[in-house]
Amino acid sequence: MADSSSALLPICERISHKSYALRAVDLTILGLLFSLLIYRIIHISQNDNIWLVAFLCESCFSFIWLIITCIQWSPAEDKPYPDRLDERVHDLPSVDMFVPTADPVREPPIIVVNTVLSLLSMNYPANKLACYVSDDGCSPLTYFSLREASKFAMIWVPFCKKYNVKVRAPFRYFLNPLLATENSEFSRHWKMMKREYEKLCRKVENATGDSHWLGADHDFEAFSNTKPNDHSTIVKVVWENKGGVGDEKEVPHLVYISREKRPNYLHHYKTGAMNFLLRVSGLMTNAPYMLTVDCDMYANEADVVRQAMCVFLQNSENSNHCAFVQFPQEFYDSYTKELAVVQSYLGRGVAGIQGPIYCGSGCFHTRRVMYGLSSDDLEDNGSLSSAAKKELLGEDSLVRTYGSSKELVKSVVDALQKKSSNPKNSLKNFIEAAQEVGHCHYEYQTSWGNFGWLYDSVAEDINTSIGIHLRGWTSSYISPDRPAFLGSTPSVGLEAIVQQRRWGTGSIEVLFNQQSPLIGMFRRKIKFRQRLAYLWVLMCLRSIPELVYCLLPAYSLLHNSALFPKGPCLGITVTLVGMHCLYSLWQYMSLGFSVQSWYVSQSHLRILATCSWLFSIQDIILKLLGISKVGFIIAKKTMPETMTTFESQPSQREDDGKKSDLGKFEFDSSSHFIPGTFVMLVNLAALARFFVGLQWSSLAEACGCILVVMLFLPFLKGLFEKGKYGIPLSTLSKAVFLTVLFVLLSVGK
Ligand SMILES: O=c1ccn([C@@H]2O[C@H](COP(=O)(O)OP(=O)(O)O[C@H]3O[C@H](CO)[C@@H](O)[C@H](O)[C@H]3O)[C@@H](O)[C@H]2O)c(=O)[nH]1
Ligand SMILES: [Mn+2]
Repeated sequence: MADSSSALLPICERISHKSYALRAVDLTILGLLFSLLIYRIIHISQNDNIWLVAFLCESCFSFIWLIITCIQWSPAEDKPYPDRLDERVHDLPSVDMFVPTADPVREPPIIVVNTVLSLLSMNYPANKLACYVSDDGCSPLTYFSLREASKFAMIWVPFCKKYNVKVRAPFRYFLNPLLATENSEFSRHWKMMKREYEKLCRKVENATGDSHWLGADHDFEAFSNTKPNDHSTIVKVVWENKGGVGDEKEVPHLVYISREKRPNYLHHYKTGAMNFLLRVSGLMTNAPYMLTVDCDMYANEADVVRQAMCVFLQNSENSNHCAFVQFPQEFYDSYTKELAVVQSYLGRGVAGIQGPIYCGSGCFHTRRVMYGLSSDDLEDNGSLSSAAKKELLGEDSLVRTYGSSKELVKSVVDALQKKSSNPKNSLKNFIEAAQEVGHCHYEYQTSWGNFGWLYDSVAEDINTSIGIHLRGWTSSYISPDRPAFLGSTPSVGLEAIVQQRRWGTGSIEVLFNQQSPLIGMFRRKIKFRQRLAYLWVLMCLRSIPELVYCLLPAYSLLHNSALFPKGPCLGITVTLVGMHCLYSLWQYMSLGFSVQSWYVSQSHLRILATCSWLFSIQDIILKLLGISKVGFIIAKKTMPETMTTFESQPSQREDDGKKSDLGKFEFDSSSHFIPGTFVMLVNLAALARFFVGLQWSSLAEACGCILVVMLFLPFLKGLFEKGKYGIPLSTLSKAVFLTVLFVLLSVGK
């Protein structure tokens, strides 16, 4: 009885988070913004330039809020039921898992090893999984670590499966002590595993910095005389799952690849690596679905592949056009929480339109879509339409599009036609073909980069995502209570600023290339609101109005002119600020974050706007002028020695950041910190003048200055701190110079 009814239950459901109350709040804020603009227009003749500048800035803010309101209008997400999967689907599809890494120093191999182990031990038939690691660092140490990891996997994977371990990244698993109550067989086993894991760590550590073992082992020959930016393709099958019996058959394939690099060739950073992964995996296993994770993003949930398959398999029944399934990006070492809030509100909002934006990691893609298919290339039953067959499968067109490798072309045809092309051929037989598709000229005169992962932006994720939605596909957002993937991210200070600068630059690049959401209004199959959602990437352009707006209250105090409305109409500004604060505070608290983390995030967002995204604009201008190119600076990854439990309880999420010392702001002498220091000093100068003159009519503007000082508090602290926590003298002197100039200009008029 239970069986027959559960057979009818869906394996995945769409959940709507529509809320009329939130819509009302969004609209009220929008209304207040428009009233302010109207007030400014009516009174423009009585006021001077500052009025006009404020009007322009507030127009930008209103436009951004309009976009936010559109995005948040009908939030939704998908809820999978992986427990029902086995009853409904007897032959689960294969999944290829991609892990790109690029630098053994900034991305310590033991972190990569943990990510790989968490993937190899996934709760999914081992013969249906294959893990490919792409190494842009061409590091023998990374290869060595993977080889050792594959040996450890022979005991780790069966252990995880036997005891149904939830977190399968050993570093994370062993942070929790063994409970005294646990049965003796398990605890014997546990202790043995811990010892073996520590041995693995020691081996990797000992190999770091000591290259003796290199010469001794024949297996490392390929790495001799190589440089990260100058070497031939290396493809190594670290472990091949040949079925068989016992524990060995429990460990999926593991393949190490490093594409050819030559100094004067454009290699497209991570995007190039992803396309190489796409080709090699196509040759070797050609799974219809692919998981991509950054090298530091371990799977925190053993069922994650099954969760994603619920969406794909459910959707294929309804002939729905889901191209990818994105899980939220969550971090074990993040001090600031804005990303979590953005994903929960804006992320779910976009998910309710055409589907979430691909964010580079924690995402399952469909191979056919990555090969460039459009949603209307398919018949209702999922097979290629005859027009598409004619267009895509002609021999000439195949070679022009996918390149000259015959094996690859054959695998692409199989993938497009949904044929499983996995003959019982050993992976090793494909090494030569894999090397061929790794040549740095392989993509020359092909369409790689116009499909697959798209080139011409360092934010390859947003870029690729737009490409997919433009071709009419939808996507799906799953955010289980227990974070599916957890990674490392720089939180505050220089590392975070540099990372955000790259994101900002990449997002603007997206607007300037072929896939731009701004062009082709009626030609493309993207929904209008989805297009608007992509305009949210303009967020980094808001750095200019934000910077200006942070200076306006100070200017008005120094220059003795009004910035805010007078009389009862000041109520518009006060209500607007108050309502926006309470609304965002509520968003943080509803996710279990504290008032303090709300405040830190608000401050961090303003600092990012002025110290990071401002430089993104500079990068773009230099790129457009042909003066410099945009590069990909890899974020530094850390693996904490001790961590508090990261469970699904929101209140426990909070502990994670607080216990560490990550919140302290670090400075250096780069120009990133000049704007922030300048804003701080200007506002302090204006407040000093206010308190000396004490003109009560400017009280609102003085409050504005105090608000800015509170938001830039790390800079105020930085004035008094020493060492890396203090603002360096060179930065300070430049900012002082600018401040003096600003004060003279404001007072002088
Ligand atoms: O030349 C490169 C540079 C980077 N990577 C890899 O790309 C991943 C992401 O790099 P990271 O430095 O961690 O960047 P983040 O800013 O943390 O990454 C976010 O932003 C990127 C776009 O800027 C996305 O690609 C990522 O998926 C997303 O998590 C890592 O696994 C790197 O090893 C390469 O493979 N080759
Ligand atoms: Mn990262």
